[in-house]
Amino acid sequence: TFSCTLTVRRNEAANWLRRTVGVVCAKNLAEEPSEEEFRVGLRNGIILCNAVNKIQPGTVPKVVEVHSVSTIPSDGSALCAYQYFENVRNFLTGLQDLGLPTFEVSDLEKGGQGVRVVDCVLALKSFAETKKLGKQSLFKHGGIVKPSMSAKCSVRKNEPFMKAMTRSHSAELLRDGVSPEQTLGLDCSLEPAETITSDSIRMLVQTIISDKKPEEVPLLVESLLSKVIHEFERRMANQNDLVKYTIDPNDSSSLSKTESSDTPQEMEATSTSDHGKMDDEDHNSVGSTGDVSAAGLVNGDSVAKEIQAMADIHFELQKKQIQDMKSNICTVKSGIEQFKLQYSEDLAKLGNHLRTISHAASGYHKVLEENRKLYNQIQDLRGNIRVYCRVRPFLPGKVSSSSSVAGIEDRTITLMTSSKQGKDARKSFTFNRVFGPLATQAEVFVDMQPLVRSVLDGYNVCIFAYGQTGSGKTFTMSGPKILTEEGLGVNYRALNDLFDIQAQRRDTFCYEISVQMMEIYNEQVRDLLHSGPNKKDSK
Ligand SMILES: Nc1ncnc2c1ncn2[C@@H]1O[C@H](COP(=O)(O)OP(=O)(O)OP(=O)(O)O)[C@@H](O)[C@H]1O
Repeated sequence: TFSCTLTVRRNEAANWLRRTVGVVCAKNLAEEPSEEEFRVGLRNGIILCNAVNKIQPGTVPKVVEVHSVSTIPSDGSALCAYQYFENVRNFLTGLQDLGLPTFEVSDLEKGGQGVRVVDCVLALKSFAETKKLGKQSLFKHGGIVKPSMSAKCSVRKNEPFMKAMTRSHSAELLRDGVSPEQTLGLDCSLEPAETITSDSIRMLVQTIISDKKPEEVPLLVESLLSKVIHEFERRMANQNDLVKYTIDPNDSSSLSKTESSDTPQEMEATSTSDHGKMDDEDHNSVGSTGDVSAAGLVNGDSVAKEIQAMADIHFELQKKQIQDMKSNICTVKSGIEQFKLQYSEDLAKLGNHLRTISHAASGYHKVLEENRKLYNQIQDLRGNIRVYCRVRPFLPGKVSSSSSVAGIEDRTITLMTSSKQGKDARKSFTFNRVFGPLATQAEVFVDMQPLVRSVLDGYNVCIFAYGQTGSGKTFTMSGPKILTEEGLGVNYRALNDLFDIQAQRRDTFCYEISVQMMEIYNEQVRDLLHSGPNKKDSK
């Protein structure tokens, strides 16, 4: 809505300029120009100067014209830019003389406030229309009147216009040689430019009342004032709407805030009371009444313009921040998208790896199972019950010639009985294996080792030693009294193997190992790991 309003106002300004200066002069200004076209079209000041001269001949004494179209570059800048600057400057000075709002020369440059130029042209248009209507029309121009009034010109809320007017420096001005007419500008008349404004307004008022009878003047002034106030209120309301929209079109809190401070009703109340008081007060100073009303109008517009300018800046800042945030969000979004893409790719790769590994693992388990079966099959084939024979060497001090062992082969041992003769004197026995006196602990264990692995494959295995006292059972199963690495018996070696295999298969299997040590002696079962005083079991 805001930009739409701006466009409508710009088009209105452009059309009026085109009508005023003629199609030939306004050839560089389109009927419905964009902001850029409007700026470029007016940049050399020719259209503006010619327009103001049409309204008020002689306002700009000398306009620098361009005769050759080809000398105008597309961006509106010319070779003699300083001359154009001169045009614009003269135009602005002329406007000041007429008491109309002006703009900065830089507003016609790129990035300038084009809206101020539009306001200025529309004010000139209103001025022209007022002038054209002359005495039949009341003061209508100045919708956006000179905005450069100083803060000291402001009329306090609820303070009657007349009072504000009489709060003047008239005494000082008279003392300084200023005429009483000049003092009618009052507070606002201290600066030269503002004096000019007051003069032009005064002129306008005087033009209106010049042919009126004295008794008609109060009525006319009243009517004039009521029109001015009405116009003032309307414009303030417009400005409020504009500001409200500019600050934040969606922010209801800011809307209500603005409404609460400057509602039309409040303004009406203020102006009505002012009006009433003015009626009660002096009517004889027609010129001053017009001036004060105009001053109030100028002042109100000035404040509204300042608010609008601040709102514009605020709005631009917010717009920039939002744009920055938008671009940041875009960056973060694309980053997240990229991350998601990367993540899904990695996940897919991981899935493939996992499938391969699980496939390999299932294959491994199959192979392992097969291997286990075959292995235990071999153990079965070798015999579920295996009997080994170990011959203890002679103990130190014993005579070796008294040995009853006649011969030892791999699986056979031959014994000789000295009390018997002939064939009965020698007897041979066959075992799974026969170990001679020189067999080491390690050699004895090698034959038993495969059975230990069968235990971990779920088979029950029992290894025990049998023989008469002193034959070497303890030596074979546990080792000598003074234990060394080489002397470790079957028990130690079997347990070591169990723990080694358990460690090898740690990633695949979890084993729980527990040990019991029992002794059966003289029909008595004893728990050898029991640490209590009574090691004997009644069983
Ligand atoms: N193969 C061997 N080599 C060397 N010394 C051995 C061997 N076998 C047994 N001995 C020794 O023979 C002795 C008797 O052995 P051991 O105590 O093992 O017999 P045992 O069968 O356990 O007797 P018991 O039934 O009375 O307990 C021990 O001093 C032991 O060191």
